[in-house]
Amino acid sequence: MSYLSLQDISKHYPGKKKNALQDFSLTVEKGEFIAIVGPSGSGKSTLLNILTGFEAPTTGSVILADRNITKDAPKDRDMALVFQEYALFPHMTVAQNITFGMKIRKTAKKERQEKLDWVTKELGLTEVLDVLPKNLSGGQRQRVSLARAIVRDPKLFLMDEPLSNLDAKLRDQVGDLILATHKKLQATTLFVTHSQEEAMSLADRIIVLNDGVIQQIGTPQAVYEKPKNRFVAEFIGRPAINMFSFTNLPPALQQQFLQEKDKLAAIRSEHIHIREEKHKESNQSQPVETGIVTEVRYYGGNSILQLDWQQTKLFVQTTQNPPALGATVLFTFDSQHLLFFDK
Ligand SMILES: Nc1ncnc2c1ncn2[C@@H]1O[C@H](COP(=O)(O)OP(=O)(O)OP(=O)(O)O)[C@@H](O)[C@H]1O
Repeated sequence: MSYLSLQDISKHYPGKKKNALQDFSLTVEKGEFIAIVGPSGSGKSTLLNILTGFEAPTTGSVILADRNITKDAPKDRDMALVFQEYALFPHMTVAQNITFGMKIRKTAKKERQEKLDWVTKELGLTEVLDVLPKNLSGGQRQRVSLARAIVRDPKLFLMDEPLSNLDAKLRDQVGDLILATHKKLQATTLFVTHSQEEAMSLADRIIVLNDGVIQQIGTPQAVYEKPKNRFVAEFIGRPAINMFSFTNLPPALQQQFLQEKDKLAAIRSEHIHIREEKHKESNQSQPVETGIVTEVRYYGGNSILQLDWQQTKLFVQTTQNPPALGATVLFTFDSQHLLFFDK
């Protein structure tokens, strides 16, 4: 039996037309790192609140480590939460913040000290043990809140956008730290985020939610390469996947994918290849198309071009020298990476 199991959870808030969650079912193995992504209002917080016990599901159940905890009070659930706001006690030092929960639970002094020593060493907090939260940087505060969660040794870690208050560099650092700690402790973690980049880079599996309904559950690679529907295809991946009318495709490709003719065609920017003039000969499987460069973003190792092509905008990734704005470029679609979605 799986470690965490959410069975057919639906949540209706009074006065609302639609359910905030609809038939949500998920099983998680011990030690898995699951990211939950979705736009604002998709039901991510509702899901966390049901897990922590701050909200009761309208229907369905939550099973954790073989126990049905659907009706248990939050304090009896043995879960640790790491928030976007660090929720540290302002009048307590770092050490006091980290050990406070253990004191309340009457953990022996020796064990408290050992855990404090270990976790602060692991998370690079030994220099700031006697410092108050207001004198810490954002990254340090988030590490303290992580340390506090870790010393609880909970059955489940729940993280609610823990990186979103940090600047880009710290986000990477704390993200790495979360991942390293997760691996070391084999902690089962549910991580809620707006950011599909965070989900892609951290999680074993991603759940894509929209309007309270699971759109897809899969590895980062699966949701990126084999999105189940248009929503997932458009939500995952930057730049956004190119999506256009089937009839825009070159005739040879329309012929090849004739059974998809009523759908939208889609392709990711890295599967469109810029061709040099001298290699422009078209052939049946690789028809050469023409586009006008309307935007160039240079990122060092690669560039993202925006092309005007048949009244459609196409994102194209290239590692070659970026062409000038307004230039006409030749390109081919890597047809084995074409995807098709219901409109
Ligand atoms: N306490 C509540 N009472 C009534 N409706 C609620 C309540 N909490 C959430 N909702 C509604 O449930 C739906 C899902 O909201 P939820 O906060 O779970 O989404 P979210 O994905 O966490 O959004 P965000 O990313 O903005 O935090 C929304 O339509 C929201 O308006």
